[in-house]
Amino acid sequence: MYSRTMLKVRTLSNNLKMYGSTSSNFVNVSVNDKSGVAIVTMQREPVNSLNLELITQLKTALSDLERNKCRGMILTSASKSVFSAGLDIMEMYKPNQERVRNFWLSLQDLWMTLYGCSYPSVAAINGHSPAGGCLLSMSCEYRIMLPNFTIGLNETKLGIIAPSWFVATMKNTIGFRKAEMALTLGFLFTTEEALKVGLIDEVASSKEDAIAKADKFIGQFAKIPPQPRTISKLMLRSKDIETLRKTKEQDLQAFLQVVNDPKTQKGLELYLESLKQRKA
Ligand SMILES: CCCC/C=C\CC(=O)SCCNC(=O)CCNC(=O)[C@H](O)C(C)(C)COP(=O)(O)OP(=O)(O)OC[C@H]1O[C@@H](n2cnc3c(N)ncnc32)[C@H](O)[C@@H]1OP(=O)(O)O
Repeated sequence: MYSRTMLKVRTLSNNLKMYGSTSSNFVNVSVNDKSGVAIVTMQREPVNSLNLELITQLKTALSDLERNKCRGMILTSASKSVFSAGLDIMEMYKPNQERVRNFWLSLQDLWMTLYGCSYPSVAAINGHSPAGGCLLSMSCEYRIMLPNFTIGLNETKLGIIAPSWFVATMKNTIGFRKAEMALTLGFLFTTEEALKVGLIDEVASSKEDAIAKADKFIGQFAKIPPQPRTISKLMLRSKDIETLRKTKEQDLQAFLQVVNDPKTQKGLELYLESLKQRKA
């Protein structure tokens, strides 16, 4: 339906001209002219790890969609096996202090934008989705995942602690008890387990099927007046957004303290090595 041959697909307005094919182009946005639904595709090879640039481009794309009053947004990945590998560990390993500060502030902004967007949002999770990838998925209103992948907040397994707003997002998605178990274990759910626990809403057989299911979910809102919809959504979500907005600086300082701790640095080094050794 979104294919360039079957339907006119246009990039979203002048605001989104930056998503042309440049080498720093990590996000592609295409809009279905008929439905007004946008597909936002992360395309930072190989694993869509969230570095400063990808985070910033995602935030800009989502804000532009808000300004352009899009009817719905589907977040997905250009990769065949990874939705997003979470935060780019290289941003946190031996970091440049100014960049790592911007990195964290941008991540906070992205989460507040996605979690609080007025349009219906769906994650079409077409690959593994650990840590920050799981956060992005959970921040959408609906999640559709392909089989044989994993999703979860695995931070404790890396020896780090998921920030309070990651925790709140998970608690709001699967409830206190299941979130407590998942977070303390750093558990990565398979697609089937994620469905059982309510971390995802549907399983799709392919990316095309996921997009079709996402369109169907968003289509339900065609008959619902947008303002009451958005107000209802924000009544549920704004408390956690406001909490972060008010404590942004504190949250940043806590992050910087952890990242600059030599023990964290050693842990990240070992984790990076283990990722590389998996290939050998
Ligand atoms: C106080 C701090 C709070 C922090 C809060 C959140 C933390 C995070 O989000 S930390 C990131 C946590 N992410 C993970 O644990 C996922 C790690 N990655 C994987 O498990 C696998 O890569 C994955 C299953 C996603 C995909 O597997 P493959 O398709 O087999 O790919 P490879 O493992 O071969 O990876 C390719 C290439 O990418 C590098 N890589 C992977 N993930 C990351 C990452 N998150 N950051 C940076 N780089 C990453 C991996 O090392 C490979 O690199 P090369 O060997 O140089 O090709």
